[in-house]
Amino acid sequence: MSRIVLASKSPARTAVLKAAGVPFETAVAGVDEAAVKNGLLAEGQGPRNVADALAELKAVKISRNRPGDLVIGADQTLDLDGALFDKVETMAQARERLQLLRGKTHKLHSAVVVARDGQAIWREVPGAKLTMRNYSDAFIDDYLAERGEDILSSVGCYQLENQGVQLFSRIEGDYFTILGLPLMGLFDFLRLHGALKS
Ligand SMILES: Nc1nc2c(ncn2[C@H]2C[C@H](O)[C@@H](COP(=O)(O)OP(=O)(O)OP(=O)(O)O)O2)c(=O)[nH]1
Repeated sequence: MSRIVLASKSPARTAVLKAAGVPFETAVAGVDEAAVKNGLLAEGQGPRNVADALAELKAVKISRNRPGDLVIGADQTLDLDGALFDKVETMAQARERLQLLRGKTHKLHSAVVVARDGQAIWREVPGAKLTMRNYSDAFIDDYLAERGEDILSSVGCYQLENQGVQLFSRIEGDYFTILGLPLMGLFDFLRLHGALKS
């Protein structure tokens, strides 16, 4: 059975794959994502294609050193009216991000790519549309105080799997797409290649 490698430092992706009972190892690709992202944006690429390219980059890079293994790379971009928003670095910025997204609909593009021996052999880039309530500043402050710095690991400064779900008035899309690792198509592919039991 081919070995599965997750090319990610994301706590959410690791947790999702582990909870799904998938046997895997993790490896961090150490790609300069900011440089690649800025280059792609300068070429006029949109948030979806940026996520796709970064996911492939991470998967292909790790796969070169893991002969025969199926390496999963993933990347998620937040798209508000076509503009790409990156993760924030401070809690103050997280507060501003949640204020910016308030009352609006944004998209998450979650790319997942599988590579083997330096080649991308499968990919999927599903999206999700998330509409946020007109929640109060007090709600934001309570949520951020409750979640702490963990929230900075999420591109939208929210975590759907906890009280973050209270931020939304409507969610269109797959739960795992929102968490950053779409599973259904990925698992079909892994089963096809004998890496998961059928
Ligand atoms: N726990 C949680 N995390 C979320 C949620 N929505 C998005 N995320 C996380 C998943 C990813 O870790 C992060 C998206 O950022 P990236 O795609 O750049 O991944 P990241 O840099 O974290 O890790 P990687 O590039 O895979 O090494 O946002 C959510 O609802 N809950």
